[in-house]
Amino acid sequence: MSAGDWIGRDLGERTIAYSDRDVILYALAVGAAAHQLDLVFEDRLRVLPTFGLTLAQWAPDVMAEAGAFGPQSVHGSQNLQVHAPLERSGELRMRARVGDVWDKGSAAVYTVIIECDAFTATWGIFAPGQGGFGGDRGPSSAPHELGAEVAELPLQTVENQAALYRLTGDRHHIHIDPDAAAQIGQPRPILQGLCTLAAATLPLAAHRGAHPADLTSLDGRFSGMVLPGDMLTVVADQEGRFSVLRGTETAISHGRAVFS
Ligand SMILES: C/C=C/C(=O)SCCNC(=O)CCNC(=O)[C@H](O)C(C)(C)COP(=O)(O)OP(=O)(O)OC[C@H]1O[C@@H](n2cnc3c(N)ncnc32)[C@H](O)[C@@H]1OP(=O)(O)O
Repeated sequence: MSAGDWIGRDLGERTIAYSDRDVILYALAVGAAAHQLDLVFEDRLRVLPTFGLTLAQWAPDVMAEAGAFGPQSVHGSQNLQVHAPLERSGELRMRARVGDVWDKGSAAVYTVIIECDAFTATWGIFAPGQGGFGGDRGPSSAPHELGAEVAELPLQTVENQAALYRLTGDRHHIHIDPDAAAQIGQPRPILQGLCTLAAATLPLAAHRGAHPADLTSLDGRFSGMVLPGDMLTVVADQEGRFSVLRGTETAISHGRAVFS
């Protein structure tokens, strides 16, 4: 089956239940501090909208289990459009489908779209070696030109962050098993792209004078690996565009975060 055969496929529906414990664990895993009581204390809890992405992880996993992606495939990009706040606990009924599959020649880029009342989320999965199936190349977008006035926001990741974040739903072995990390050429287990992206929304919200739970729209392209413990810098402009840097290398490009 070629990558192009996945275009438009229905991935079905799933209802996932969650508790306030899941919401708090998620907030801690993406870097919320103990004093941010409305992210970590059930009596005041507000839900980070990116928590919905952990609930939607089943959809790209369904494709992976069906053998759609090769072992070198990585999470390439993420979009999240928030429609309504998530409840502190409850269940979410989601429907998923494959959108476009772009043919980049040496790679395929799959888009996986998950919809529910609370959000629409679109995964981009970059699959080396699966291009060349005669499909459309798709859009080619250069990284954002940030505006003239930029802020440099420190983002410290911690050594056990990938191990903690995986308990929120992403149990891929490259985030915990040194042998699996070595197979993709990494010196040790890597941080989940969605963990880095969600972590960036905390300093971005602070910079905008917003609450992180008031995120309405998020975009990012995973351009380079992050290792747990890395010191990162979020470079953000006044329009919500941002990049995440790891030293001189870009970890997330094409970033945009909008808060209400
Ligand atoms: C299961 C869970 C896994 C994870 O969570 S892994 C952690 C998060 N992910 C990562 O850390 C990935 C880090 N990024 C990378 O390693 C690389 O970055 C990529 C392998 C994704 C791509 O690098 P390269 O092979 O050098 O691609 P190119 O030559 O820059 O671009 C080839 C074409 O592909 C498009 N493209 C590149 N990156 C992405 C992307 N991330 N999402 C969608 N499209 C992408 C470009 O635009 C271009 O296409 P055009 O020539 O038509 O312009």
